[in-house]
Amino acid sequence: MKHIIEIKKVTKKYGDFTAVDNLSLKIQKGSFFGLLGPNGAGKTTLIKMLVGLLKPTKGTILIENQKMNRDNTFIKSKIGIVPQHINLDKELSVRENLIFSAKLYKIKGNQLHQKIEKLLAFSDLKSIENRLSKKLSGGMQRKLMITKALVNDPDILFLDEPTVGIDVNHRRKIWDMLKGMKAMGKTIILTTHYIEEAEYLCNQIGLMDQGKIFYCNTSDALKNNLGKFTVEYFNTEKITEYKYFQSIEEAKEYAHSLDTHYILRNTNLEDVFYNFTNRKVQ
Ligand SMILES: Nc1ncnc2c1ncn2[C@@H]1O[C@H](COP(=O)(O)OP(=O)(O)OP(=O)(O)O)[C@@H](O)[C@H]1O
Repeated sequence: MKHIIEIKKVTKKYGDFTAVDNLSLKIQKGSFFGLLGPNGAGKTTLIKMLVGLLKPTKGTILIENQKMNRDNTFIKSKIGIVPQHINLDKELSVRENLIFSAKLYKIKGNQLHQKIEKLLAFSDLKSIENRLSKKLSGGMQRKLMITKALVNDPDILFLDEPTVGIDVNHRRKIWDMLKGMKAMGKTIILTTHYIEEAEYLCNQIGLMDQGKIFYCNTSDALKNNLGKFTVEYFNTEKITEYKYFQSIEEAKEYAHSLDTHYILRNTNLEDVFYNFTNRKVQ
């Protein structure tokens, strides 16, 4: 199967407001797909429809060639979800949270024991397995949420801003976990506001605004499309201007023509995002 997810002309309305607008997208098996967009772009709404928590107003979502809907327990058994908000049972320990989730998938006996040990080792949570989850740091809680989403050994993992508010050390540990999952052949769909997170992890990036995905490509292709080189300078109105160029020669020529201080550098994904969100979307 080439495409593990197919979104076909999906619209979601809240009353008269269109949060996701006739959106079509195909995601290949084994991809690490990053969904980027400003606040209110429709990312969470899209993820909620993909995992069957919200019903599209129009259109179809196929996961592993089956139509996704709230009652499709077969597909639900194939996916893992890490929501934006903490979904741990605060009064249970790390181990108990995992056991509770595994039991929901009817994993029992020796299989349950082996599964929990494997997950605790993978996520490096073994040393704190008996700590109540309410006593974990924010970073540890996020790690436990990701681990919890893996109890059913899902083919696809959906993560909605998994590292929000997490310090650099914990964020990098979470990135390692996610890279480990990608290496196992899992398909991962992630929303984030951290551009460097998407750049570091994702092999496909979708830029979303006003309920539509306007660009979808690799990070390199998106940067090349804008222009590989950026000249950044402070204009006479004291506003930073960014100009993008395909060749270093063009960029140098432009920079040398300026009578102000400038920086000439490689274009990064943040430039792509900034340019995307600051232009007027038609
Ligand atoms: N239950 C709801 N009822 C009405 N409007 C909603 C509802 N949920 C979301 N919206 C609106 O739909 C739009 C898209 O919201 P959504 O949460 O999907 O965006 P987002 O891209 O995930 O934003 P953020 O980056 O801030 O999390 C927003 O304008 C939001 O206010």
